[in-house]
Amino acid sequence: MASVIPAFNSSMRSDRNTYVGKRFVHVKNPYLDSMDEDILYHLDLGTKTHNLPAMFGDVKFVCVGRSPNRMKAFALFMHKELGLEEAEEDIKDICAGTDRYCMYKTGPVLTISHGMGIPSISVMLHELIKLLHHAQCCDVTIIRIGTSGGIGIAPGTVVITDTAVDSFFKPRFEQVILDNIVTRSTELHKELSEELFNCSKEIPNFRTLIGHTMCTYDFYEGQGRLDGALCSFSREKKLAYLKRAYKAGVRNIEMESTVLAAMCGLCGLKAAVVCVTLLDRLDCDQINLPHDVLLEYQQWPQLLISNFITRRLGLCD
Ligand SMILES: O=P(O)(O)O[C@H]1O[C@H](CO)[C@@H](O)[C@H]1O
Ligand SMILES: O=c1cc[nH]c(=O)[nH]1
Repeated sequence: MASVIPAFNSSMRSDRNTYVGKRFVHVKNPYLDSMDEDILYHLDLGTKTHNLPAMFGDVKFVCVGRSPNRMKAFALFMHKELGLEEAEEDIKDICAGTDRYCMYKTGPVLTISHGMGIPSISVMLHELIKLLHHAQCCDVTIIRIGTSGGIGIAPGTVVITDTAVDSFFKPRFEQVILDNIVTRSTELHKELSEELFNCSKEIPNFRTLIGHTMCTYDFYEGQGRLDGALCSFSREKKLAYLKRAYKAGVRNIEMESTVLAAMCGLCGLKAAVVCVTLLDRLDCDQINLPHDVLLEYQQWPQLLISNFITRRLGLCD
């Protein structure tokens, strides 16, 4: 039977926030140092084939999201907002040699797609964190921009996550390692979420709030939907569950935040999750927004993050 390693032990806690001066991205793997070469297979990069410090050493912001198209659009948008001189056509997918993920770099902003769900984002995060470590990056902020299902809030609202929680509304991510379940904390960076919230106030008509985000392993049964291929619970049970989630502070549901919070917290990256809601799950399960509204909603998190980054870089009035 799998043993459960207790959550939040003191060494874990001290790993998360102690640093003096520059905060380097660190890996927690004693084997890495002894490797002659590290091949970041899913990113099509490596320590022998690429000069990672030269390519990525100046990265300060990493923006991640599910879709390659959305992330390319975001990178081009950032390029414009940062007023970079390089021609748009020269912004190329750094991971073009693999079709797993896409990656663009515009000044100090690295933009990467992560696919859908915990397994997909976690593979990307392992290699991204190693990449930032090999490149000797410091003081890096990572932000996931995405979509979600809201609970008890109007569609189109942007939720800035304070804590990512699992399906039991607990701030934890359970990783199966060998035949153990290792539980990791999923607190996100409080000051960062507040800074993002303050930034949002500068954007006209921006509906936003700070709340817990529930991260599930599935879009249908895992999020209590009645419209999947399988459904073994009643409408009443579904609503009771979502109302309990609301009472526990959950304002939206998506599928990547817990592992992002857990891994980044352990490796010295300040992390945030900013997702727009596409529907209110107390009202419905199907996403029936017209395409143009869907596109408009998806732009809200991007707008907030570009505002945040340009402010941080002192490019705003
Ligand atoms: O819009 P994205 O970023 O993909 O986020 C949400 O949407 C997907 C499900 O449709 C999941 O990846 C979930 O996390
Ligand atoms: O309901 C939703 C909408 C977007 N993404 C999710 O994971 N759930």
